[in-house]
Amino acid sequence: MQPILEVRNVGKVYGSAPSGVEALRSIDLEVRPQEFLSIVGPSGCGKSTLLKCVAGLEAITSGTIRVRGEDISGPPSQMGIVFQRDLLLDWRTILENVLVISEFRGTRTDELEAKAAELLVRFGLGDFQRRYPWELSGGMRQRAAICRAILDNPELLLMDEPFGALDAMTRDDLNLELARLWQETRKTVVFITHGIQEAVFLSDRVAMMARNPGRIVDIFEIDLPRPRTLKMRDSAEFSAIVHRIRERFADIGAISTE
Ligand SMILES: Nc1ncnc2c1ncn2[C@@H]1O[C@H](COP(=O)(O)OP(=O)(O)OP(=O)(O)O)[C@@H](O)[C@H]1O
Repeated sequence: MQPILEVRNVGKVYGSAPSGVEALRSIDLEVRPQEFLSIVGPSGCGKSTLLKCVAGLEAITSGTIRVRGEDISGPPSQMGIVFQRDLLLDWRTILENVLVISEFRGTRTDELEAKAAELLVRFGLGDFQRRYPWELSGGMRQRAAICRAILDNPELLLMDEPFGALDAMTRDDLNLELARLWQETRKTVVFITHGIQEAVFLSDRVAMMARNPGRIVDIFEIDLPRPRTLKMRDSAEFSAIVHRIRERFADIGAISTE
């Protein structure tokens, strides 16, 4: 099966010698259709840079990035993106925020508006469509940002630490909702996180990065059954995978296991 995303020998240097920062070196990664792939790594290892390069928001210095076999040049329309900050516009209602990208793209229709309203209901925001972002909690805002990203039914959903700023309970809720969404839609997702548990819970594979320079050092297959439940996190299988990834981070000196 052709990968939906192919990253080949990608390097990224910010600035130029002698003060340039080598953010990525020789990154090779394939993401299969309908796969949920997470990228974990310590702060500064280039996770966000890699995602921005894939999204066409940063130019790469070397290598190639292809989506469905085609080189990317600028933000492709078949991708949805969710960032850590929800980036909702304070002067638009939640429904209007969800529709904003389709408005920019000129694809807004009554049908799409009905779909946006449905999505908001599905994400527990049915009663908040006409409210403004500042009237919602952080978790609700991030749900709205996810609705905005998936409204146009993108083939590839890129998520850069979307739940990083949320409290632990809200984060659990959103992990579960995202796992359910994936189960229903089988969208291809590339998900960036600092959280090993979160990555294991959500993913089919977890790519592990190290820094200086930013590179992929390992990829773990997560063969836990689906659908995933929060209770699974207490199982011996789940703990064993988390432990393996932690040990590997300790091997490369990224964390201490003391
Ligand atoms: N616009 C930029 N200009 C110069 N250097 C940058 C820029 N953006 C990132 N960097 C550098 O590139 C490296 C990788 O940064 P990046 O933000 O991609 O890492 P990260 O793994 O996403 O970090 P975090 O988990 O803390 O968000 C770091 O050394 C960072 O300082």
